[in-house]
Amino acid sequence: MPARKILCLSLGAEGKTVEGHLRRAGWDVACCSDVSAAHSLLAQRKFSVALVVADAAQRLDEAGVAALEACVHASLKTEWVALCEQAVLESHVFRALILNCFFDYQVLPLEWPDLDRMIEHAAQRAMLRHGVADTSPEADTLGMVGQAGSMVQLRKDIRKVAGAFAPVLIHGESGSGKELAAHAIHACSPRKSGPWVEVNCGAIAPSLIHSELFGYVKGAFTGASADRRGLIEAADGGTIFLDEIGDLPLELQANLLRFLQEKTIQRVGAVRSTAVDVRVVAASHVNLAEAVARGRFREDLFYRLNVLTIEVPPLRQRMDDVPLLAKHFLKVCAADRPRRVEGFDRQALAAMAAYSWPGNVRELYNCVQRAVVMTDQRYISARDLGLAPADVVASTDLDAARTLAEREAIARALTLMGNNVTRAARELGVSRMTLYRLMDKHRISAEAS
Ligand SMILES: Nc1ncnc2c1ncn2[C@@H]1O[C@H](COP(=O)(O)OP(=O)(O)OP(=O)(O)O)[C@@H](O)[C@H]1O
Repeated sequence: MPARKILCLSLGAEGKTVEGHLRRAGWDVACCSDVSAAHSLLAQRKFSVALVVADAAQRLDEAGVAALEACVHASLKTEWVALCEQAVLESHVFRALILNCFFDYQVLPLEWPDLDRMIEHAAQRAMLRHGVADTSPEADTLGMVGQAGSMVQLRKDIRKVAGAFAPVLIHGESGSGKELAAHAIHACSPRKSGPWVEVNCGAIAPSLIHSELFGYVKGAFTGASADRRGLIEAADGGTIFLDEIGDLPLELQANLLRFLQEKTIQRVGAVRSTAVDVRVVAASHVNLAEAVARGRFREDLFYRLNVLTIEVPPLRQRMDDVPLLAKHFLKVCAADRPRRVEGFDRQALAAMAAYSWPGNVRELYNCVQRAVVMTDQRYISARDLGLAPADVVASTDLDAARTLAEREAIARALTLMGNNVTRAARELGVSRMTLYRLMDKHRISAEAS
């Protein structure tokens, strides 16, 4: 979860890649590239885990190792782990430090699930030994910012499904937070210390996806020079997240169904099956029931997956959360900027409230990220956000503001629903007759909204 804090001391070039992975895996990562910076970070904040990434490019000399040892001894509540190249381990002082003071280490290159498992164990151990649990307010929100009723319900649903083994199917528009919800399910589940493996089914070439998911044995095809486990096996003991499952080729859907029914997989070219203990969480932004109707998705797989379902609401249906999310993203994006950005000006807040966010939370995040870079002011403006100031409600007259917001909402709903009045009315939560009346009032026609 984003709220769990890890310190990453990166000695060499590998650190950036590792840092990126840790962030994607939901860790709140504080990075530094020298021991004294690590020392001051440890003095300021509590970390359950500290990871030293050491490749041969930047070896610590004896004094450096001694400084690192002092750092380890000064951080009693932190479990230390290392990720290092074999060459680094040739230094006997470094080796001794790892043996005497570190909880675990891995040798580069490694597979992400191995790193995830090591860090997860270290975090668990920190909690057992020192009681360093995450006590930040975000721990309660499962790392999902939002106080709208639908978000409160979503978090309740996540906690309920987390304890079960059946697959979970997450629906929601692109950018609404499906992946975040999927990770929250894993992090709340009894499998949380097992691996978390993400697969975007739409991003892997159809020719590769079979061997990527199921692995292969040596000689299975040209280029298969050694046995290789697939992503499902890599998730053994944990959770696999199959994003955009609607993009999975039909022939592979049959293999996936077999895996769900029998809990075994067969590597490409293998004679025998291997038992695996993996929970499946899948997501789709396309309506899978419609895909079944169009013959694009297997009905039997759909029913197998559709046991526990979670709906992540689009951002336009929880507009009260927009300022909260914007503030949260501002904090994240502005953290390492030299210049202080205090917040959003009134027009920016009004522009965000009037916009319908077709790209959902991701779009809001991107807007704030852009604004933090572009702004020259202490307060972000609508223009910094890339939202047209002309759209902004400048009036302080509440009635005028309401009328303008109503007109905006109707026009956007019609645009989003391709000028289909019935669907736009459903989207707005009013009857078709009411929408016709409102369109009349605002002089909006379905053709030219
Ligand atoms: N409630 C939330 N609180 C904080 N951040 C959020 C929230 N919802 C989404 N985000 C952030 O918004 C971005 C998009 O979310 P995510 O990747 O989970 O969406 P998605 O529905 O899986 O998108 P896609 O369909 O494109 O895969 C991420 O950076 C995520 O961390």
